[in-house]
Amino acid sequence: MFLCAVRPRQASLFRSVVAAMSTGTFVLLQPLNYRGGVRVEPADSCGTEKAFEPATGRVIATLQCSGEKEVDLAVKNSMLAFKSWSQKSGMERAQVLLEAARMIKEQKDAIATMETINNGKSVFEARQDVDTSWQCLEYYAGLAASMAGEHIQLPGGSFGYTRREPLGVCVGIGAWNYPFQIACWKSAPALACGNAMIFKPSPFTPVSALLLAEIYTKAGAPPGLFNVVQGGAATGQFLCQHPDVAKVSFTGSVPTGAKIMEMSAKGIKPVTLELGGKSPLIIFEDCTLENAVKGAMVANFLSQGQVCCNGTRVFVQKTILDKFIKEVVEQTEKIKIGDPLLEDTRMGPLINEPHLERVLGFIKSAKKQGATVLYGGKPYVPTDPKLKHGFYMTPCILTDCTDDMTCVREEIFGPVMSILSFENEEEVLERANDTIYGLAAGVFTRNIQRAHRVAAQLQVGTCYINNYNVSPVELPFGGYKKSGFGRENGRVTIEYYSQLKTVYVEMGDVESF
Ligand SMILES: NC(=O)c1ccc[n+]([C@@H]2O[C@H](COP(=O)([O-])OP(=O)(O)OC[C@H]3O[C@@H](n4cnc5c(N)ncnc54)[C@H](O)[C@@H]3O)[C@@H](O)[C@H]2O)c1
Ligand SMILES: O=CCc1c[nH]cn1
Repeated sequence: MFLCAVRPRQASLFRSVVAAMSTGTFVLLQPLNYRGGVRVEPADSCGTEKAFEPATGRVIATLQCSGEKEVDLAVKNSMLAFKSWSQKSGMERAQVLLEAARMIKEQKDAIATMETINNGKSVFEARQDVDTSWQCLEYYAGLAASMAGEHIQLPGGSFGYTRREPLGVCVGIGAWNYPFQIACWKSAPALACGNAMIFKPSPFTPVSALLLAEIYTKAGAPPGLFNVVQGGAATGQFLCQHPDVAKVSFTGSVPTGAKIMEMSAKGIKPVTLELGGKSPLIIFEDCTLENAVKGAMVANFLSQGQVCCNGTRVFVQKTILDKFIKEVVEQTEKIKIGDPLLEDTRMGPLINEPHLERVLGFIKSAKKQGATVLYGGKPYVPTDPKLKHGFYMTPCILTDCTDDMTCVREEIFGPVMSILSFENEEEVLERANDTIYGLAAGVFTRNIQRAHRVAAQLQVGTCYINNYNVSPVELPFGGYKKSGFGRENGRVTIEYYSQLKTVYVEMGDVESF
């Protein structure tokens, strides 16, 4: 068993060691909090959590959940960093972000390996996540220098101008499905705007945010600009309730999002909520079937189906239903499940055992409610003996689904595709929009007018035409309805991490009473 006890100064060793690691060998012995530019043990704790390697079911770290005192120290430390960072020019901030992006690119394999060990997604996918991570830093570096206000001429030569200013210490709270990428998608725009950030990863995936913290420090960020506190709900609450926290950006479930909003409301803090979904994917008879099938698979089986915007309600026009089903089953059978660190694996384990049980429970209830399990949906034990305690299942295709079934209404967050059929555009739009969620949707058709007409009527934050689950950092991402509000990525996110000051300049005399 390899014990990876790497000190901050040994980053290059870490890189070569982690990149060369195989499943079943990693144990983390270092402190998992990051404050003032170094890894630290928390000053106090409100319990412990275990982090697993989902591929083997092994515990790789036991983390101390940060208590109120540690959260306060992290906030004070970040406030100090904010003082100097917020005074820097956009170009100066950009230089740090660009250097951090360069280092992420350079360490891509090591970061992806770590992500795979802790999250279970295939290393093939994890590398793509790392790409959209450094791209995000580069994108906001590019915007940092061009952030500017307006000059407004007023009567009598007086004038006004606006300044786009940072908010202060922002908190980022992440989900476990894209641990490194979420940390980047939150911190890059926050830092570009001149804020400091304290990031709390999910206790299931505590590891990779530390790599980002070390990279920011090495890239020249002042100590405390990006701190990491570990913990679960209680630690998250201390962060949201801290009076010196200016904003909370949250990625996670709808019920937790509601609690975050409530806590933030008490402190009049702005929030960004990136929440769950039950997104529709509409496949018309005039689509290119091969692309639609590939799209449906990407929309359901990426990251073992643990993707917020997955298109899990697959509406297929009746005339092509049989052809579509035959093809999608054939392609799904070919997905290679197993050790996520192997190059040809495309589906790894789910995040943990309770979650696997929960997903299998949804399939059981779907059967009870009348759905047919056409393929998969069973626990899976890979042949490699070291993987026998991992959290694997076969991807599942459900047919004979109806709109009122639990598998069609609720977010499963696992590899379960529910196929529904429809007759016409008007009908499918009404059914697609009949949900509390509004994160994403997809439409496959070769009719350009229909594609845009449908996109305009879907009540969602992102609509994919003739593809699915593509997330270029230039495009804003976020939800409608209960899937949240605020956006990540794109130019607009600058507005969610800054505030506008108006300055009035009098060029004449003051008129009094
Ligand atoms: N819209 C998006 O961009 C997006 C991206 C990824 C995941 N998600 C959603 O996230 C969910 C899965 O992630 P999860 O299981 O980690 O979600 P979760 O809501 O259980 O936890 C998310 C984070 O919130 C923290 N937390 C839990 N209770 C808290 C509280 N009371 N106060 C403060 N923090 C608290 C957790 O420790 C974790 O860090 C799914 O619903 C998925 O759709 C959304
Ligand atoms: O899981 C939902 C999509 C996503 C990826 N990274 C952040 N959000």
